Amino acid sequence: MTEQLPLRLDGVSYAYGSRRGVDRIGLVVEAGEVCALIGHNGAGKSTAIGLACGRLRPQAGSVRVRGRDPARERAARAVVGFAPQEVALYPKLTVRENLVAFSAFGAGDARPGSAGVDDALRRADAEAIAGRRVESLSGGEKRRANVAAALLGRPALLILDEPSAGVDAESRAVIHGAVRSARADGAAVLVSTHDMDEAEALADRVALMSEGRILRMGRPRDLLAQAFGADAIEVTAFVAERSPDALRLALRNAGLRAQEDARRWSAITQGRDDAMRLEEQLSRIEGVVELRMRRAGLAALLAVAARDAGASVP
Ligand SMILES: Nc1ncnc2c1ncn2[C@@H]1O[C@H](COP(=O)(O)OP(=O)(O)OP(=O)(O)O)[C@@H](O)[C@H]1O
Repeated sequence: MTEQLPLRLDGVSYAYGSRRGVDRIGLVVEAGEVCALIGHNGAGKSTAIGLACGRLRPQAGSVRVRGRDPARERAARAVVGFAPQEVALYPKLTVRENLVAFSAFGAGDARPGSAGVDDALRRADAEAIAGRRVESLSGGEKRRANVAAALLGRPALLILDEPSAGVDAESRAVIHGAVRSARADGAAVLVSTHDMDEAEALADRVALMSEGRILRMGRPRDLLAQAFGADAIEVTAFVAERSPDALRLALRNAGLRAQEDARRWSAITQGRDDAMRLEEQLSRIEGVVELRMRRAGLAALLAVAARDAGASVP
């Protein structure tokens, strides 16, 4: 059965000269599931995606799409629908003309003709923009057209690199709908995102990446429960731009750690009572401009996992 797996990566490494892209990663995506690669900028998500769809050739390890090497075998690439991070469409052609051209090139399972094109347009809710030139579209519309191209021929393996980066809520919902319907049809979906809310909303499994490695992999709910317990709440304090040392010390003493640009500090608490107590304590610290409480999610997990692995957390 292994041979029929839509996607399997074993011990795959890829470096750009001396710079690590991915380092000995292993990953399986099964039919009817969405797997999300998550991680900060530079974690290796796009490199993993490039390897999975055969754009990059592994320098070690193996990549198999239904048992075949997508970097060498056209038959493997033919079952892959791929939407790269940058919009890859002809700007002077309409959306429909782009899709017709791609299906003539044999995109997806090579189902040329208008039925396949109409189906892809419908799934990406792009019918209304089908007659417009790509160069005239908004960013969100271009993304939808990009995703429509990947959906051509209903590929068995759909690979989307940051599909909804920078798009409005409506286009994002459409793209998520297209991913879910591909999954319902039995496609395997690999999607990369640095948006943890997107990953939680969409993914059956996530692979959490940092510095070219997969640090954790599993169902979001399981990973979160393992790391933090079932009722964990993240308390976040936002502080003024130039925070005095006394403020930093007070936050550290309260058990918070700096996140991102050091204006955001957060701690994981075990349940609502602990969270409320911490919030009360923080509200008395001068210089804290805003406080937030939310269920501890993948963003918190990524920070913890990267820190445990000794990676530099931004
Ligand atoms: N063409 C390239 N040449 C040199 N280094 C590269 C190239 N592409 C990626 N890298 C490096 O490889 C590492 C992984 O990059 P990659 O683009 O795979 O990460 P990512 O998780 O997709 O990041 P982002 O979210 O910013 O797209 C980074 O250190 C990056 O600088």
